[in-house]
Amino acid sequence: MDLQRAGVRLQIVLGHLSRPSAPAIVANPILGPASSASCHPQQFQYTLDNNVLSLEQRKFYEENGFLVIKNLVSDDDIQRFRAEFQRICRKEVNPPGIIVMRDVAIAKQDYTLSEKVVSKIQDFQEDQELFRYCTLPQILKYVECFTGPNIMAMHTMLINKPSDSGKKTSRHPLHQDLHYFPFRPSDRIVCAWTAMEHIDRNNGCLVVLPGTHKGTLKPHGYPNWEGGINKMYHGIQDYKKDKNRVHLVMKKGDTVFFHPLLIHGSGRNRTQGFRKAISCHYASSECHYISVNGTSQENIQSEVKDIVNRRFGMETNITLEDIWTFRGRLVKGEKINL
Ligand SMILES: CCCC(=O)SCCNC(=O)CCNC(=O)[C@H](O)C(C)(C)COP(=O)(O)OP(=O)(O)OC[C@H]1O[C@@H](n2cnc3c(N)ncnc32)[C@H](O)[C@@H]1OP(=O)(O)O
Ligand SMILES: Nc1ncnc2c1ncn2[C@@H]1O[C@H](COP(=O)(O)OP(=O)(O)OP(=O)(O)O)[C@@H](O)[C@H]1O
Ligand SMILES: O=C(O)CCC(=O)C(=O)O
Ligand SMILES: [Fe+2]
Ligand SMILES: [Mg+2]
Repeated sequence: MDLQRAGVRLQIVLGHLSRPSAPAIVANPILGPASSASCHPQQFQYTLDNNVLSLEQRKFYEENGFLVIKNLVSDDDIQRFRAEFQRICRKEVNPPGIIVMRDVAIAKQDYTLSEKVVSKIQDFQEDQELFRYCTLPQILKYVECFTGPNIMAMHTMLINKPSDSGKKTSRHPLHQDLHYFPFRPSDRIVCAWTAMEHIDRNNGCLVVLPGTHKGTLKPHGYPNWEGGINKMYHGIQDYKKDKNRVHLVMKKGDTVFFHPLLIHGSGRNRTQGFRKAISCHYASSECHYISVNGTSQENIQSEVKDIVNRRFGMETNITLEDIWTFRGRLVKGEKINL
């Protein structure tokens, strides 16, 4: 990546980090009451009042922690994201800050520049064409039901799940995305994940454990998988074959919105093709950063810091909050804390 430009940009961002510390949480229409028991009985915890979701959709998300909206992104837009992804893989464009990741099964092999060796790109917030996904009005309309009107795009990914080599490294272990995030409250964070083609169990669809968003953040670590595990693909540690797991079969353009505590993962890709999905994690700009020191998130914090230091070629004092400040972009409303 263009280290120099990314470095300059990071410096610019870090130069402006004179934010006041996170405010105390008080009653707030977006963040909810300070104590859920205090006010009138609150019917809904995970969704906000507006006219976008039907009562049935609202209840579904409240109960299950996810909601699939069919046919939300057009074929034309998906084609454009695909084309830009290919340009990034071929290094015809190189947006600052982007991470291009290969599957661990081929990480140490020689490779040519093509989409056939890339399993995921992350942090495409500086790529105008891909970032358009995060600003699509039909996506933001739904996002607002979970975050409220002040919306930050915090984390972006285009996942190109490769055909499994036989080592099962194309799987993504069951996890909660909140493990990666040093901001709260979790109910004002949501992921939008759009299928870029038909996705089912054959090519490794999303697998969700409905209702798990009502639980707490579990400790995560690397699963003991013989064939290898991708860098930072942490999983929950008390995995047992869960009878309640639901495989989300999705058509091209279908989009699932899900809570950051929802336990989810994806199976291996048994086809010869690459399974593509594009996603963005959004948060209310009223969320605040937390310190993860002394929590189960310390392990991912130190891995992220190691990678950043490696990229800059030196030890830095960069904090997790700085890294997230660097990634986040306001997409609607007003910038408040994040
Ligand atoms: C809601 C969020 C949920 C998530 O984000 S889950 C997944 C999070 N994933 C990430 O954040 C992406 C992490 N990946 C990365 O940062 C990079 O791809 C990574 C692993 C540092 C590789 O960076 P590159 O610039 O490609 O560096 P490189 O080719 O010189 O390799 C450096 C060392 O890393 C190894 N590597 C590359 N890809 C890997 C992989 N997929 N899994 C495990 N190890 C991998 C590579 O073998 C090399 O190791 P060594 O130093 O030679 O021993
Ligand atoms: N030890 C583990 N820890 C965490 N997650 C795991 C573990 N083993 C499997 N998983 C994950 O559980 C989810 C379901 O996997 P499972 O193998 O049961 O079904 P699948 O691979 O999606 O479909 P199929 O049954 O057709 O293989 C996937 O996300 C997989 O990555
Ligand atoms: O597309 C997938 O396989 C799921 C990826 C995922 O859950 C993640 O990267 O956090
Ligand atoms: Fe995830
Ligand atoms: Mg399986």
